[in-house]
Amino acid sequence: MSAPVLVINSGSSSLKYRVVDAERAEALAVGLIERVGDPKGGRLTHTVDGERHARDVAVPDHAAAMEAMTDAFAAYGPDLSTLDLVAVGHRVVQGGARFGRSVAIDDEVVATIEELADLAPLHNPANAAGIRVAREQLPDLPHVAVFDTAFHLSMPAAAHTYAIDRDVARKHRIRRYGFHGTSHAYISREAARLLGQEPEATNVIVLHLGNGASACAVRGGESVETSMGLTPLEGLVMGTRSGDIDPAVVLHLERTAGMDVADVDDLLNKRSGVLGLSGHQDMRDLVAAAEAGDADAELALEVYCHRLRLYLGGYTAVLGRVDAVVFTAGVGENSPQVRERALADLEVLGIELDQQANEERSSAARDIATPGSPVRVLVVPTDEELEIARQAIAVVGG
Ligand SMILES: Nc1ncnc2c1ncn2[C@@H]1O[C@H](COP(=O)(O)OP(=O)(O)O)[C@@H](O)[C@H]1O
Ligand SMILES: CC(=O)OP(=O)(O)O
Ligand SMILES: [Mg+2]
Repeated sequence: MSAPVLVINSGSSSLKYRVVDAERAEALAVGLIERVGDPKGGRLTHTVDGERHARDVAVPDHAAAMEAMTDAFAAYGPDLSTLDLVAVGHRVVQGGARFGRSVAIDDEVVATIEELADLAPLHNPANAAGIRVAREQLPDLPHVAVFDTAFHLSMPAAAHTYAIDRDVARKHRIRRYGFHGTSHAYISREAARLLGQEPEATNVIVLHLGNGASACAVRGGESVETSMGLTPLEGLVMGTRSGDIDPAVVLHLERTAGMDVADVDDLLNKRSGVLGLSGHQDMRDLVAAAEAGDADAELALEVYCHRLRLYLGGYTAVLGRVDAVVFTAGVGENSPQVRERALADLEVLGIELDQQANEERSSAARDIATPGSPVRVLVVPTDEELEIARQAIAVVGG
């Protein structure tokens, strides 16, 4: 049986889309529209049947981007009208404490997603805009919202509570929400499968290392701790985001450096992380520069991996028993150098990396620990779109 779902990930400056056959775990078409909102115009790429089509497109807003997507399907296929789509699945980054699971979208859900925008100003407005336009353009299909935050609502209060005045926190809904939950949920299940264990009996630490990066401690299939917080800025060092810093840095910059809120926001979200430290955002460039002797790149890589080790130690303490450390997303899946530096000399935690297995290039899910390592080390490719498609089907009862 085939059950195609159109999956939409509407970001602040991009629209990613994919038609996924959830039954066959297969992508029928993959598209990306970049530079949405740029007056100079954007760029569309659309891949179908192994062939990649690219063209410049005028995309002043998300409505135009959705139209460009519809045009691309008409021009390059597959024909959406003959696909018998069963649903449209939308990635929504911030679901707050309200959405603990994926939901069918109605006007009230859209309004709530918009209300939550102050808790994810970089993400939710774009997610909501994408949903509004998609519902107008595809009114006959059920639309489903799949939230990055939902998987983490299982975190105990000790993990999701910040130690600030409780009334202020309550009034302003300040707590750890956590993100990348779709990936952490999918990966922790896949990891259990690879280990030959039931998810309910499996404890893993998932390291989702993409451009945005987060760690998650999963006990028996539930998130019990994660590194992103109120927003996707906290935690690990990322491509352009600082991750953890002393919150007083913000006050210091505003008091003494003449920076206002927008300046600090821009600094910490867009000009920090490995980019801010070295000038390189992409891990491939950073590793190449470090290996060529660039001292700034070397330090950036060390800071990045040091932070990973801190989280591995902390999450081992949280979980007590760890069955596996799982690397995923662009960096986690593809960078043996990061995996090696992050796991060096961690025998004390029961983690022993097999150097040769670590260096082998493969796109398959695999175990790269030594045969005797008490904690397994896994590399598992993430597939947020497939998981969104599955969730959408579960919600519409397909
Ligand atoms: N072969 C590779 N080696 C090292 N890093 C890689 C490789 N391929 C991709 N990456 C890293 O993965 C990152 C993107 O990861 P991805 O999961 O696609 O991120 P996002 O979804 O957040 O945009 C890139 O910034 C790049 O640093
Ligand atoms: C929530 C988040 O950080 O998402 P991304 O990794 O797609 O930037
Ligand atoms: Mg991502």
